[in-house]
Amino acid sequence: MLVTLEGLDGSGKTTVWEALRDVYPDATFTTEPTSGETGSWYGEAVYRSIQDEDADPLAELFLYTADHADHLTRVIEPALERGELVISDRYSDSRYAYQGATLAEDGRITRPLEYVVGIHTAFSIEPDLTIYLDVDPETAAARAGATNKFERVEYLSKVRDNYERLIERYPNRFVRIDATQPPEVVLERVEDVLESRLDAHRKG
Ligand SMILES: Nc1ncnc2c1ncn2[C@@H]1O[C@H](COP(=O)(O)OP(=O)(O)OP(=O)(O)O)[C@@H](O)[C@H]1O
Ligand SMILES: Cc1cn([C@H]2C[C@H](O)[C@@H](COP(=O)(O)O)O2)c(=O)[nH]c1=O
Repeated sequence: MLVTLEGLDGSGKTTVWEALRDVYPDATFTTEPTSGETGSWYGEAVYRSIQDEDADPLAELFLYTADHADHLTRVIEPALERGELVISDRYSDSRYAYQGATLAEDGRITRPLEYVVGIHTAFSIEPDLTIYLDVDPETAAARAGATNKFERVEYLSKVRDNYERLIERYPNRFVRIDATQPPEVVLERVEDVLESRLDAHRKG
C-alpha cells in the first residue's frame, strides 16, 4: 500500500514521517525530492534547482518529474511488489500543487495544474491514501523559516488553493488533518487514519 504525506512547507510532514518509523518499522520510508537512503543524483539536481531563484519553471518541473520516474522504478515499485507499506514524504501531488502554481505565474502553459497531472498519467502510480496536513500559509512560512523560494506566504497561498482543488478531485484518496494542532494530536490522528485504511486494505 502506498501512503503519501502532503502539505505546505512547515506543515509537519517530516515530523510525522519520522514518528511513523517507530510505528511501522518494516515499512519503506522515502521522500520526494529523493534524498538520504532512497536518494539519487536526480534528487540532488532538484535540490540545486530549489536553491536557484532564476530556475526555469518548466525545466524545474521536468527535473522533479525525472526524479519521480526514477524513484518509482528504483524504490517504490519494488517495495510494493514485495508487499510492503510505502510511506513517502511528498509525492506527485506536490508537483501538481507547487509546479501548478509556479507555472501559473510563468504564463507559458494554459491550465497548468491539469498539464502537470497529465504528464504523470502515462507512467505514475496513484497513492492508496494521501494524508494532507492542513495549515494556513502564514503558519507554514513561519514554521518553515523561509529558507527557499517556495516558503513565502503569497506563493504558498496559491499552492494551498491547488491542494484544495486536488482534494475536491480525489475525495476518496485524500484525508485532511488539521496540522495547526499540537504535534502529538496530529500524530494520533494520522495513526488512526492509517490503521483504519490498513485494516480495510488487508480485508481486500
Ligand atoms: N503540529 C505542529 N505544531 C507546531 N510545530 C510543529 C508541528 N509539526 C511540526 N512542527 C515544527 O515545524 C517545523 C517544520 O516541521 P517539519 O519539518 O516536520 O515540516 P515539513 O512539512 O516537513 O516541512 P518542509 O516541507 O519544509 O520540509 C519544525 O520546527 C517542527 O518541529
Ligand atoms: C516533491 C516536490 C517538492 N516541491 C518543493 C516543496 C518544498 O519547498 C521543496 C523541497 O521539499 P522538502 O519537503 O522541503 O524537502 O520542494 C515541489 O515544488 N515540487 C515537488 O514535486
